[in-house]
Amino acid sequence: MSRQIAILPGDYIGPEIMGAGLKILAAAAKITGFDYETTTYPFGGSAIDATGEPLPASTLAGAQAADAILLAAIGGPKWDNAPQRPEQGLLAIRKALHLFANIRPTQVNPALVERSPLKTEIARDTDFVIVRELTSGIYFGEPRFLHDDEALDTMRYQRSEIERIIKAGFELAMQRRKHVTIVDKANVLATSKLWRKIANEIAPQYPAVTMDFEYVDAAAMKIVTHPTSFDVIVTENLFGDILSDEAATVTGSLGTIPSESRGVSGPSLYEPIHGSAPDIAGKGIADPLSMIHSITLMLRNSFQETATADLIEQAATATLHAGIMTPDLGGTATTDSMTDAIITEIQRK
Ligand SMILES: NC(=O)C1=CN([C@@H]2O[C@H](COP(=O)(O)OP(=O)(O)OC[C@H]3O[C@@H](n4cnc5c(N)ncnc54)[C@H](O)[C@@H]3O)[C@@H](O)[C@H]2O)C=CC1
Ligand SMILES: CC(C)CC(=O)C(=O)O
Ligand SMILES: [Mg+2]
Repeated sequence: MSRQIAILPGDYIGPEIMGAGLKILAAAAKITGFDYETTTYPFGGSAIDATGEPLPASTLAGAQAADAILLAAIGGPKWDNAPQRPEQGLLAIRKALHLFANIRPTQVNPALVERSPLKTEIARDTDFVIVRELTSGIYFGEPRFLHDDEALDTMRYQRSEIERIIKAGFELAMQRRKHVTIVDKANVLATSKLWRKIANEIAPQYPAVTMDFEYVDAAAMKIVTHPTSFDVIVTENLFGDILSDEAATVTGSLGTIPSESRGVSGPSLYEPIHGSAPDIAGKGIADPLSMIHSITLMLRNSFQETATADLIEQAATATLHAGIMTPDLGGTATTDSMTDAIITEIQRK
């Protein structure tokens, strides 16, 4: 049975890294026999150009009907003054598909340990996951106002939204080292106080899992000083957005980290955690690893397609070990030359 994958290439470097990722997937699938079909849809700024909307109804319908969704990245200065911004499309698809749990793994590839800003022994052992609440909080706040001299954003959380994301964090911890850190600002924010209350209610349902709390400012420091103290971090939308970009830097580059956004049912959406990188778009130097890892995360979690995921990951690691990497990691490879090198490794297996 052919797996249906909805492809949303997006803007700026989006189509560059999506193209690289799909070439690699095709090469690996040819060897393992993984059977899939892709359908490409306009999304973000390119969709605004084509249809006036960042999330056209046909794109949403196609994504909803797929077995999994692959997104590269959207947005950029071209649409800064557009009546609708590409980012509205991103928030809208997350909300429409109820993708409330955004899973962002932080691990240093064995071939990149020397390139991490962390001490080698800490880099080697760094392995944690940020579970970010994705469909509520301040990015979806109501009311909001913007007047000449005053602006207001609101952060609001309901019990049901907090319960399901904290449970998702505990479930993930059960498959890992069984430790959950709730990151909040409960010394100041009412929403954080509610998060703590609910976390304390849920924790006894998972007696094998230990839990602690960390204020977000201290957690930001610990991510770079003591990252090995974390296993699963569960946090709200804004904090998770910021902390995950910070966490990516300890792995060597923001251009390496994937994510999965999960709902209650229906397809998951897989995407790099970074944006459309307008500063390097068109130069052919975007790091394809974040997209490649988004694809392997999809293969593992949506399709249980371990053989294809392993083949791609082993080939990517071998390529990095050979010193072939893009400038964000200190190398001189282009997106294309790195992609070709990974495909050569895949075909060698
Ligand atoms: N999920 C999405 O589609 C997201 C979209 N955005 C949007 O992306 C646009 C640009 O945002 P920025 O703040 O510049 O953040 P960004 O994440 O696009 O870029 C930040 C820095 O990281 C570098 N970088 C990112 N990905 C890279 C890769 N694969 N290889 C090498 N270097 C890479 C960029 O060159 C830049 O220097 C904005 O419109 C923003 O709203 C931002 C985050 C997520
Ligand atoms: C529009 C933003 C919320 C996108 C972003 O920065 C992210 O999801 O990481
Ligand atoms: Mg972000």
